[in-house]
Amino acid sequence: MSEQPKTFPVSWEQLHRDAKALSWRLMSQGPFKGILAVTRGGLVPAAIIARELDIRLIDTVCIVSYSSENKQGELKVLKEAPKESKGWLIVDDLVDTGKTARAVREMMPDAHFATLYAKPAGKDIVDSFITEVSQDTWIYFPWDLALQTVPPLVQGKYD
Ligand SMILES: O=P(O)(O)OC[C@H]1O[C@H](OP(=O)(O)OP(=O)(O)O)[C@H](O)[C@@H]1O
Ligand code: HPA
Ligand SMILES: [Mg+2]
Repeated sequence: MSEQPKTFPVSWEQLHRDAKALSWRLMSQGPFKGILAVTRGGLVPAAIIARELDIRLIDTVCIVSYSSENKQGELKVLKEAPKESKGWLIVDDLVDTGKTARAVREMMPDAHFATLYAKPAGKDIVDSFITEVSQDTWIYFPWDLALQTVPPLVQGKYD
């Protein structure tokens, strides 16, 4: 995960649009008893989907997988998922290698697993997603981004 030549920056508008598109898709899979958000990335998509599907029962499974340098380490489960999984919807922002999703699936075998984005190595582990990106693409979420200036494509012609 250290070398990611391609990037896929996602704006707040795009994320909202994709979470709504996922909600449309999930309507035919429900109704769901509740949403299990995989922290922290699943929290924002879970809030949008909960609003669209009118779901008020929301729980979390708290997992740390990647360091601040975008390197994957041992999975640390800080809080387990609830025991019941039938009729529940699991929401995460993305599935990459599938390590996180596999661990959550083991805790919630009968739940429907949905993510906004998926990479090839993990996409078969989830039931629903909206956009696939290549394995060598790093997705940047809006909560990790800030507006900043960028140089023009051509610079220095009139200097
Ligand atoms: O398919 P994988 O290779 O396991 O990667 C996907 C997971 O990695 C990220 O979470 P991360 O552990 O970075 O924590 P965060 O959600 O708190 O940012 C992302 O939100 C997914 O949960
Ligand atoms: O592409 C990614 N973007 C952000 N977080 C991630 N965690 C695993 N893969 C990714
Ligand atoms: Mg996460």
